[in-house]
Amino acid sequence: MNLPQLPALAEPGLAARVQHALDHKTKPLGALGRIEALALQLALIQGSERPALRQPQLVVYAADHGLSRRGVSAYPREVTPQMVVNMLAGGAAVSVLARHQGLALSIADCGIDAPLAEGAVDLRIAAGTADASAGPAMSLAQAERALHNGMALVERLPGNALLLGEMGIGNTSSASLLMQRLTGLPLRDCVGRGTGLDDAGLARKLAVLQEALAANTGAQMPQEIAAALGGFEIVTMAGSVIAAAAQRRVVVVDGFITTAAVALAEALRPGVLAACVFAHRSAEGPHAAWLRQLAVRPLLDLDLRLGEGSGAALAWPLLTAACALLADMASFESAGVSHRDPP
Ligand SMILES: Cc1cc2ncn([C@H]3O[C@H](COP(=O)(O)O)[C@@H](O)[C@H]3O)c2cc1C
Ligand SMILES: O=C(O)c1cccnc1
Repeated sequence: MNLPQLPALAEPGLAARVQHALDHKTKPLGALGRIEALALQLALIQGSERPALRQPQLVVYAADHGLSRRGVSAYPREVTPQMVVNMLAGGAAVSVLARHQGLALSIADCGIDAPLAEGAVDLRIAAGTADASAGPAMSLAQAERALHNGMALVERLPGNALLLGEMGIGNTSSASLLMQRLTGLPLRDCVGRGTGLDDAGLARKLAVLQEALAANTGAQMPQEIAAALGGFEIVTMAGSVIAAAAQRRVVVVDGFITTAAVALAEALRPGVLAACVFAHRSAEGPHAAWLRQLAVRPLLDLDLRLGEGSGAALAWPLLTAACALLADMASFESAGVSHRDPP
C-alpha cells in the first residue's frame, strides 16, 4: 500500500527563531506556559514563523463493530446510526460544540450497520466489521480500502486543520485491543468502562477481548493488526491522519479512540505524531497510560468520556489563541518595555 511521505522536518533555524520571538514578547520569560510550546509546535507543523489556522474541519468517523454483539458496551448497537442522525440534525454534543467553535462538521459513514444517512459522507466498507473475537474484524483488502478512503477524504477537505471525532458502539473495545498490540501492555491495563459498564460488564468485556487477542495472534505487521482488531472508522481515521500529516495539516486528537487511530497511523508511518495536538486526557481508564507511552501531554483534563470529537472541539480555541499570541503580541522592543535578555 502506498502511503504518502511526510514533509521534511522544519529547517533547524525555525524553532530557534520562534522561541526567540516568544521569549521577547511582553511577559515574564515562559509565563504563557504550555501555550508557548503549543505555538512552537504549530509553527513547526506548518514550517512557518507565523502559523495560522484556516477552515478547521471536524470529521466524525462512524462505523459498527462485530464485537458490539458480544455485550462489550453499556449501550446497544443501534445507537450508532441513531446518533449519526442526531449529529446530522444538529443535536449531538459534537454538533453543538462544532457550531459554537465555528468548526465545519462532516460525518463519514465508514461502515455503519444501517443504510447511509442523508448528509453523511459515504466511505462505507461494509455493514459493520466481523466479530473480532472469532477472527479478523476485516480483511486486509478492507483495511487497505479504509486507509485509502481516509486519505482521499482529507484531499477533498479545505483548510489546514483536522479535528478527529468518532462514533461507533463498541469502539472502545477495538481501541483497547489496538492499544494492547501496539504497546505490549497487559490487556487489563488497556481496557476501560467505555459508555459506563459496571464491574460485571467490565469483567465480561475483558474476557471477550482476551478471546479476540487469542483469535488474532497471526496479525503481526501494523496493517495486519489494523485489519484484525480495527474498526472501519479507526482505520479510515488512521488514513486521514497520515494524509493530514503529509500535507502539514494540524491534527487535533480527541480521546481514547482517536488516540488508537493516531497510534495506528504512527505504526504505519512513523513521524505523524509530530503533527498531532492532543486535546485532552479522557476519563477512559487506560487513556492516561497510552498518552504516557506515546510521550505526549494533552492540553485539557476535564473528565470527558464522550468521544465524538467533543474534547477536540473544546480545546480548539487554545490553538487559535496560541497563533494569535505569537502573531500579535508586542515584543519588549516594539512596546518599549524594559527587560533583561534571557540567559
Ligand atoms: C448516546 C451515546 C452517544 C455517544 N457519543 C459518543 N459515544 C461514544 O461511546 C461509544 C464507545 O463506547 P463503548 O465502547 O462502550 O460502546 C462510541 O460510540 C463513542 O463515540 C456515545 C455513546 C452513546 C451511548
Ligand atoms: O475517550 C474516548 O474517546 C471515549 C471514551 C468513552 C466512550 N467513548 C469515547
